[in-house]
Amino acid sequence: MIETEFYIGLMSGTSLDGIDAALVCFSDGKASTLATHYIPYPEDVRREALALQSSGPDELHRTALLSNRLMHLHAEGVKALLAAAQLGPDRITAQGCHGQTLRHRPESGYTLQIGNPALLAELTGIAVVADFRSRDVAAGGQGAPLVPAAHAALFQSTDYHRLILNIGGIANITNLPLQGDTAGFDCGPGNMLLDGWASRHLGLPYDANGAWGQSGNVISGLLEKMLAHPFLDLTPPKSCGREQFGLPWLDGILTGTEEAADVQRCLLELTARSAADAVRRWCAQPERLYVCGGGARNGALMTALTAALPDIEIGLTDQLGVPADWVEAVAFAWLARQHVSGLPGNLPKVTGSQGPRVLGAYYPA
Ligand SMILES: Nc1ncnc2c1ncn2[C@@H]1O[C@H](COP(=O)(O)OP(=O)(O)OP(=O)(O)O)[C@@H](O)[C@H]1O
Ligand SMILES: CC(=O)N[C@H]1[C@@H]2OC[C@@H](O2)[C@@H](O)[C@@H]1O[C@H](C)C(=O)O
Repeated sequence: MIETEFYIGLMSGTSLDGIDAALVCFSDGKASTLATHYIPYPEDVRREALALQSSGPDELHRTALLSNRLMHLHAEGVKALLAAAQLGPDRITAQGCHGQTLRHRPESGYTLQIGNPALLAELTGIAVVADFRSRDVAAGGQGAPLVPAAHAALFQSTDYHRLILNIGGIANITNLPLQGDTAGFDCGPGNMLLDGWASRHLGLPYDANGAWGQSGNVISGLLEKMLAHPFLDLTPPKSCGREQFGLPWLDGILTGTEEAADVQRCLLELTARSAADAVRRWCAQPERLYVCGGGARNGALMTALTAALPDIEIGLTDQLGVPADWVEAVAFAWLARQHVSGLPGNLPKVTGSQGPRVLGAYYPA
């Protein structure tokens, strides 16, 4: 008999744009996405999540309040999925909730994704698996990236060597060679710096299609300084966040005389070239690269990436059956299923942990 199970994945990433929610059916080991829904963060939530990325007054109380607010937004997403798929909450085995990263400091022994899974279980009537990263960090790993294991389960090919490049706030690569182990690592900035600079100068959450950045000119000295960021030279396993690629780092390398559009152009090049350099250094010779994450919608960034990797065929994960915007949410449904099945969710070679671990904590319905 073919066993069919339904899981939900909820991802709120480092871009601080909102929550991606996906309802996934696992049947005979194969995943198919039944419904998707996006809940954008209201402006005050986004501002508070950004403010709490660094120390400030009364931050414990504010973090707890924000956690609860986030769970109400997540529950809206879950309700929309159930309505779209016409399923009751009792049909869903569990939901995997990533939570909002406020700090990522594996070198200090912790990574912090906030949320209140107990409240989410109450609001939705569905079991929650949350706090996926801490166990990997406790086992000596980076706690990130976690999606390479899901990419391997969803996208591994027996015909040709594939890479998956997720361009979220931070960019990460999964290497799926024909022979040998799946590899993966954070390769540098994704949209985080592009968004931060666009928000400061245009007052917009992002530079749509990269049009503003493309109107600027590359300042070669500045681009060189950007590409000299020490994180880019580290050998994997490695992971990064706003700590490495936030606006304070950018402000530290600017002279203050640059045109804002030229800086944005350099950030576009930095994002594309740092990913391309990582592919060349650490991924042998892949035949095809599939992009996912919000960066896939940035035409100027995709053009810069194509120019930086002329000998690799570049496409979107849509071609592999999962639309670029939903891969991470689907991955967290997969990770929840791994937990419920008592199976590891991490790849020790990717995160650097001492061994495979069952990830996350379970809150019953
Ligand atoms: N039309 C567009 N033009 C340019 N950029 C876009 C467009 N649409 C989305 N983006 C970018 O995608 C981002 C959202 O991407 P995504 O949802 O993958 O981020 P995330 O979930 O925070 O990722 P991660 O967890 O991997 O850091 C936006 O903040 C923006 O930078
Ligand atoms: C600490 C944290 O939230 N890291 C995110 C971030 O966004 C992309 C990259 O940096 C990756 O390491 C990770 O997210 C994805 C979902 C992951 O764990 O694979």
